[in-house]
Amino acid sequence: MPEQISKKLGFIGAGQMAEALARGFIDKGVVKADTVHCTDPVPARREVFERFGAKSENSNVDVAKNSEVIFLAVKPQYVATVLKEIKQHLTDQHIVVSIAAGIPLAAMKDSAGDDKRLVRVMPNTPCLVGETASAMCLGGKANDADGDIVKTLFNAVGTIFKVDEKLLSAVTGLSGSGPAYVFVMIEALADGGVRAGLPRDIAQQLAAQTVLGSAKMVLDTGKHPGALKDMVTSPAGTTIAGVHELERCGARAAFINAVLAATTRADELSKL
Ligand SMILES: NC(=O)C1=CN([C@@H]2O[C@H](COP(=O)(O)OP(=O)(O)OC[C@H]3O[C@@H](n4cnc5c(N)ncnc54)[C@H](OP(=O)(O)O)[C@@H]3O)[C@@H](O)[C@H]2O)C=CC1
Ligand SMILES: O=C(O)[C@@H]1CCC=N1
Repeated sequence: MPEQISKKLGFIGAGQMAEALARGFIDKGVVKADTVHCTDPVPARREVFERFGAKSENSNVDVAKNSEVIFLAVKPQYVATVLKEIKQHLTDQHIVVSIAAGIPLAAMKDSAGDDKRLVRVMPNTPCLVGETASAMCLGGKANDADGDIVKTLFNAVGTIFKVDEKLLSAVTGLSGSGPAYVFVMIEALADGGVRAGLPRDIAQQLAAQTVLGSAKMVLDTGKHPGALKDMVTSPAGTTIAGVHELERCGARAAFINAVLAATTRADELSKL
């Protein structure tokens, strides 16, 4: 059973990532549903939160007034506006956690004032199933105890690393956006299975379970992925024929380029 935190959580923006976080925290028991508050201009999004027991508020200011840890879960270009809107209602008790890609702590400080406890986190959607890979950094007047609260929340739904802020765009390019690359890969593997004659549902389950099991082997054994690949690859066998085709198509370069493209885009978002 994870440690519980007694802080009220607020979500400004109740979109996809806010939902994954809120549901993940509640499902893991780290917070109670009725201590979670949200706002969103879209009624359907507020209703999603209400259905799992959270409270929706009429304004961003009301979320600030009713919560102690405030997640800014709006698109990056709205972070400054939202911070200016709630600034007067932020006390020295509030921890403001931005999950927006690309928006630096310095920009948050400009909008919220330099006396605020600010945190940046780059989460990813698998927090919904307790398997996030996230990273965080502290800014403004945030202290180690604030960092511990954020760590407690995220460790309940996976793993969180503390990094220098300058690495957060790279984290965004790898693990923030990464689930999408893996979903594309699972879909493509399943397509391959279907092309080879498997029924779609079996192909999809085999593909997903293969990714899950392989990831678990990397984490549990601590072995280099190349060594684990070699264990699958019999001389003149089937696997090396498949690996050869991946190399011929530039699959490695494609993954590296995907991470770099998303990292570059995260840096661009800071300049919008
Ligand atoms: N999705 C992901 O996997 C990840 C996302 N993030 C970050 O999370 C943030 C949200 O992303 P995501 O959940 O995908 O986006 P969504 O568009 O799903 O959610 C954002 C929500 O905020 C609402 N919103 C817009 N303006 C305001 C406002 N002024 N006050 C309150 N709510 C507002 C939006 O409404 P409307 O649609 O009307 O604009 C929308 O419902 C982004 O900054 C992104 O960089 C970080 C890591 C992973
Ligand atoms: O696509 C995006 O911009 C967000 C940030 C990381 C994942 N999703």
